Amino acid sequence: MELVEKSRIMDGVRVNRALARLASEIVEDNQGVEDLYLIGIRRRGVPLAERIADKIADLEGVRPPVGILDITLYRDDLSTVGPNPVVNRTELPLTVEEKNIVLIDDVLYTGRTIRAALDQLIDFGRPRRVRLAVLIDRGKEHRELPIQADFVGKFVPTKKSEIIKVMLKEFDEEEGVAIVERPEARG
Ligand SMILES: O=P(O)(O)OC[C@H]1O[C@H](OP(=O)(O)OP(=O)(O)O)[C@H](O)[C@@H]1O
Ligand SMILES: O=c1cc[nH]c(=O)[nH]1
Repeated sequence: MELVEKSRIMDGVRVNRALARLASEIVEDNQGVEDLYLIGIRRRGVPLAERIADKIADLEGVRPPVGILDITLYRDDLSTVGPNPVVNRTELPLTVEEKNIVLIDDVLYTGRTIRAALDQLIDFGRPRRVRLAVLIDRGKEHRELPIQADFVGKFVPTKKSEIIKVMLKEFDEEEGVAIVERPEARG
């Protein structure tokens, strides 16, 4: 499917600034770094979690641990994904028990990815609490589940015909965030 870029809403500098603000908000909410545990959702949530952890280390002198969730097997549309879904590793370097978890992802849209992440997380134990940080929140009207973000890099009201494309140097040739549109949706 060919996607047409409509507008560039963040460049690399803005992404970096938004992540710096998210790091500071997370530390403020947690009142420091004690028991803080950042967990990135594959794929793009992972480098975002690593970058936020680096920024928290700059602020507080202590880098919170970073874990990784691959929610593939917890998707509610798994039966339509195909016979051999690609599953990358979930890596949780320490227990989630009694931790203040912050789930981190690039985009919040319907909320179904976060529902899957919560289900998977709870299979590993009982965190003290779980917060959600996203780089882009596409708006509550798209939500299909009662899930909201606690920390938002940028709120971007969007139409259903649009897609938010987050580009990070770990996966893409450039850094930034764009609104793209399916050609058939134009007009
Ligand atoms: O709120 P939702 O409707 O669940 O949408 C948000 C999710 O969609 C994207 O992942 P996608 O499944 O497109 O895969 P990707 O991580 O490879 O981009 C994005 O990275 C979020 O994880
Ligand atoms: O617009 C969207 C919706 C879900 N996931 C994305 O990466 N972008």
